[in-house]
Amino acid sequence: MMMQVVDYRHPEAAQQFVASLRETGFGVLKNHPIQQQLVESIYQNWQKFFDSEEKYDYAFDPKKQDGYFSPQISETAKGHKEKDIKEYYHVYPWGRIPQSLKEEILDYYQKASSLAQELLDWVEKYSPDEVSKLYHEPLSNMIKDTPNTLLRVLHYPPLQGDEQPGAIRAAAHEDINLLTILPAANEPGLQVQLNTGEWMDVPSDFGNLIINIGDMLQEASGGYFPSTSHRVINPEGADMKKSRISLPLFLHPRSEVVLSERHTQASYLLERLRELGVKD
Ligand SMILES: O=C(O)CCC(=O)C(=O)O
Ligand SMILES: [Fe+2]
Repeated sequence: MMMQVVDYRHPEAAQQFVASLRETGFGVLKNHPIQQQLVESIYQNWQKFFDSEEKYDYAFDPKKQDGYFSPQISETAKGHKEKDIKEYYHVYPWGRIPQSLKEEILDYYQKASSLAQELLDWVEKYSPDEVSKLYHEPLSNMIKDTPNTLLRVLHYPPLQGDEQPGAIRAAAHEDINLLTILPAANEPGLQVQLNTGEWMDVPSDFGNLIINIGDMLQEASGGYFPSTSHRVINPEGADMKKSRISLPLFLHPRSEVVLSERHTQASYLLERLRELGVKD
């Protein structure tokens, strides 16, 4: 099976994109409005930041969850023992951001968030009636003026050869949020699990935009849209010496948004962060 790359400018883009989300939990767009030049510049500037000591001045705040997460405290995926081989920075418009990186990263945050609103409208439009009636409010409305959407700048350092056996860049996991928007990273490695259990490479040509369903949209759609497992595998050979940078935007509804009979955004997030071991 191949994952279809949908042309954002195609007249049937919305329908094709939502069909892909339903089938695999992932949709991949080309010819989308996010400028590649902006993404590349962010990758370069944040690589320098991760290579510097400055990052230690921004150690993450356990209450607010903004700032720098070192490899020692970064996540252990649900059901896994080894920590992922990664460090990352959590960007929120209200949070701490190094001054020299601020304008550019917030520009990206705004642009990706507004594209996300459109993509949520696509999802809403092509949800069957019995699914749409489960949505407590229009999907794109759930993220309107939200302070919770998280932009994570991820750095997977070159492998040293002394990693814990079994540790990989990002162990298999599902995202917690509504929808994730991810420009193709500067190195390969992202894979999605099919319902047969097989792992498939996500088409990650530089310039593609990858979108996946998170648990909150799975919850809000009564399971119609699947939050599929994905992972980032380790590079081999000469690529082991290369860093990988990626930039997922995790769209989160406002805290009071009702996702289902069981959960609001806030109650769902708390449950999941505890499982990840990054919240008491
Ligand atoms: O780095 C990537 O390509 C994906 C990262 C990811 O899945 C995550 O941080 O949730
Ligand atoms: Fe993820």
